[in-house]
Amino acid sequence: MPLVNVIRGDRIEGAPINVRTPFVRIPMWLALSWWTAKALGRLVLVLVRFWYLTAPAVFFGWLYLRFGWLGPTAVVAAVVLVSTVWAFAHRASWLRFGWWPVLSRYRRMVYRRNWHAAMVTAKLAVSFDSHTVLPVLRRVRCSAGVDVVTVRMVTGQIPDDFAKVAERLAHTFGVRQVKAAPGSRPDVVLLHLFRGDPLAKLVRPVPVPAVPEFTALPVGRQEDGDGYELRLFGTQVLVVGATGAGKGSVIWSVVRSLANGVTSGLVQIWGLDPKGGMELGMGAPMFSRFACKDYAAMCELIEEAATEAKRRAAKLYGRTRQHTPTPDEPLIVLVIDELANLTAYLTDRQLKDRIKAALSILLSQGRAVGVHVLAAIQDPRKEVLPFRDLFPTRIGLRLAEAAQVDLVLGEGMRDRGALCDRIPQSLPGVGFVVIDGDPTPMRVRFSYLTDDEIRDMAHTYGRLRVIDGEILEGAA
Ligand SMILES: Nc1ncnc2c1ncn2[C@@H]1O[C@H](COP(=O)(O)OP(=O)(O)OP(=O)(O)O)[C@@H](O)[C@H]1O
Repeated sequence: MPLVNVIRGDRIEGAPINVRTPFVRIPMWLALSWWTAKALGRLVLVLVRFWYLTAPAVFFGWLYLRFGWLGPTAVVAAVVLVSTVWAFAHRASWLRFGWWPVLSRYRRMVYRRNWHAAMVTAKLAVSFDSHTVLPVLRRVRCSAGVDVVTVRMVTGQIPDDFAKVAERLAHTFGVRQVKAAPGSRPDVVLLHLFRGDPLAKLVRPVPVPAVPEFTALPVGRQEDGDGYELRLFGTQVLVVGATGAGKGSVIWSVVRSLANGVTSGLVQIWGLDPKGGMELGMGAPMFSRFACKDYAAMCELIEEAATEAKRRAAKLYGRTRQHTPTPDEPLIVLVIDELANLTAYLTDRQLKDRIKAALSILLSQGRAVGVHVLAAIQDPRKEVLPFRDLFPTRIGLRLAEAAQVDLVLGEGMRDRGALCDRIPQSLPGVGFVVIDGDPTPMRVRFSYLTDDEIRDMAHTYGRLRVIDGEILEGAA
């Protein structure tokens, strides 16, 4: 048996009612003095502990006694006036140093009140040495729409324990979603409690960047309010979503972010729309090459891209590990809407095998040599898309089943908060992505371009194009 038991966390003592006190006869005056001293001691403790309430109360009490109602009223009016002027004069510093700290302290009290019950019902309270030990609520930091709660875990707990019960915690604390992320120290977990939803409103497209930044294409908004930037360099991108989930908005947001590159010749976008041009046809001039009716033409496009990837790889062999796009050797992006039509539903077996062979070469060799694929698909199963794992970047929009989430985003991502199957139909364009260096998935919404905006973009930035083998020029 160990000499001393050591465990982190708040120990919950047994209820005092269970303690059998010895029966001692004492005089009444002694008992009364003891109770009075104890009550006074407790009062002082409470006054000191809740100084942020008691200090203003004492101050206002003194003002009232000294000046009557005028005293407290004048101070409150002065505080409100200074605060309002500050808020209007410099909102950022008012929020940072005034509003958020006050709100954080208030919310900490609210969370503390429910903490014990929340930890026990979420099974995060640990029973140790016949005592209950709770994770310690350390700090609360509020910002627009999200409260970050710093929690010191009980010995033996890991952030995933909190991630697994995130939904339960969200309901307990009455917030929209809870995400658990590792903190700055191994014994700390950060709980992000999301209140409002910055993604509830439609996201307008940002202005077209003058020169596309291939490592950070602005394509939407993150749920923490920041812009979401997609990395294209060195990767291949797969977008998975049920019908009507907004796969089109991902495609058009990416195309828009590359538009100036199309005009300058630094980027070539090749469009493949096996659904007969319904989705991509509107912006056809954005595509240097475009195929929408003839499957053989689509196959040839993919084979041509694969050949180009192999040629560039051979040329760059031993010289560099990442190709730099130039107008002579531009970045090629193959945009494929509904990839399953080419890899699973195509009846011509020979053509299907040729497409699969070219695609697997393209996906494995293209990303380092500036030949990229942005493909959309509804069904992420291996039978439909055998080379799903060759797409390092995967975006999960609304999905039909919970089981599909981990197929798309990776093992354990649904437990960590990627609830793609719970995205309502009323929020098309919303999805989850895994951002470099962050083990928890990020909820994002892609910007939405109307049909007219797509046509305008094509008119402004589009160039010479080859459509199903025919060479055409001009606007859509
Ligand atoms: N980012 C977005 N913001 C707001 N509304 C959107 C967004 N994306 C799509 N929508 C709306 O949802 C509808 C369906 O979108 P979209 O056609 O892109 O879905 P999809 O996933 O491509 O569906 P399908 O597979 O059936 O083609 C659009 O007509 C549009 O009204």
